Amino acid sequence: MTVDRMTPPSGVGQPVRPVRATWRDYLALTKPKVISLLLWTTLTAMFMAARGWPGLWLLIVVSLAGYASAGSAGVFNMIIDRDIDLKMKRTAGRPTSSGLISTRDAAIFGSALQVLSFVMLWVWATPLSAWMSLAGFLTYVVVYTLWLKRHTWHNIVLGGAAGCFPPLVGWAAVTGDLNLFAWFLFAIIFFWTPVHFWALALMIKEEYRQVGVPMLPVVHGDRLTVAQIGLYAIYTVVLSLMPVFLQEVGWLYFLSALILGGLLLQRSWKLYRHVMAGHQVERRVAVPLYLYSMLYLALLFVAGAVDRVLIG
Ligand code: HEM
Ligand SMILES: CC(C)=CCC/C(C)=C/CC/C(C)=C/COP(=O)(O)OP(=O)(O)O
Repeated sequence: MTVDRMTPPSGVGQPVRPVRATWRDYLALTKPKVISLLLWTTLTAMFMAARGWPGLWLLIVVSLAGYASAGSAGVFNMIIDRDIDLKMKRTAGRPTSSGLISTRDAAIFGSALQVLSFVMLWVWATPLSAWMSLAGFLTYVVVYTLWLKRHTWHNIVLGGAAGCFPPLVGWAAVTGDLNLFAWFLFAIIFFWTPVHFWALALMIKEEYRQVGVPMLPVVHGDRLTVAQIGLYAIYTVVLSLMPVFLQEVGWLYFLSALILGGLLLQRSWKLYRHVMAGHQVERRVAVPLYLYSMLYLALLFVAGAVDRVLIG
């Protein structure tokens, strides 16, 4: 554990007190809030795959291993981005940027989590779930963070594939296999991610500009961003309805997807109109879409699970 950040002297003549990283700092490296939704899509996918109770032991194993894998991805993201994270207000306090946790210690922690996750899934779930989890980790760390994030505004669309793996992990943990419906879950998150992220990016674009990260609103401005958000919201809603026609889900899911999707389109449209009318992006129109995007995904996946467990 490192002791390389010092607290300010507590009084004249008193020694500087070294600050030790605690378990809370290590926890912060794993991006727990983001993981909560990633795990939600994993666990609900398990219910969808099982069309019933997937088993307590499997739920516990996949929750712990899923957290460890996504957490490990967050750790490596914070190691790689520690230079730019330090320059943005939102991320400056991250333990890898402030120096509270050294790169070496963070790398050991992140590697241990990833190995632990892979072994747990392989032994107690299924090998395919372990591979899917590793694929999500590599897409986030290598494709998104190392390769695309600092190079192209397509970073979110392509790199966003990382966040689509959790339902595949859950599905493969239950069935040992992946079917077309599981890939639909992947695709729904794939098209949802730009809506989620660009709504937020509109509000924090100046920070990204400062550090030279080419997010869409920085490179092409607010108008193209809201147009793209609208397009991706339409793709998401259309895709979310398709499993109904494949008869993978029934009326309960259909109604839910329709209502939830309608609200996603309505909020995207409101943001689109606001920006196209020549107004500056205001928090009061962008925040509701950003927050709703997360509720949308969480409820859509619950609807899928409830439909397949209780009705399907
Ligand atoms: C390339 C893909 C993605 C990018 C670039 C992205 C980016 C972000 C950023 C920058 C934040 C703000 C976090 C903060 O304030 O520290 C955020 C919040 C969040 N994201 Fe994403 N996200 C992506 C995909 C996902 C996915 C796939 C999920 C889950 C399925 C997700 C769930 C969340 C949640 C739950 C929050 C709220 C966290 C909080 O309140 O602190 N994100 N996202
Ligand atoms: C199955 C598996 C292991 C999946 C992992 C997927 C994963 C961790 C997705 C997280 C998406 C996310 C938080 C992106 C933000 O990165 P950013 O670097 O743009 O945001 P930041 O500026 O807050 O660091």
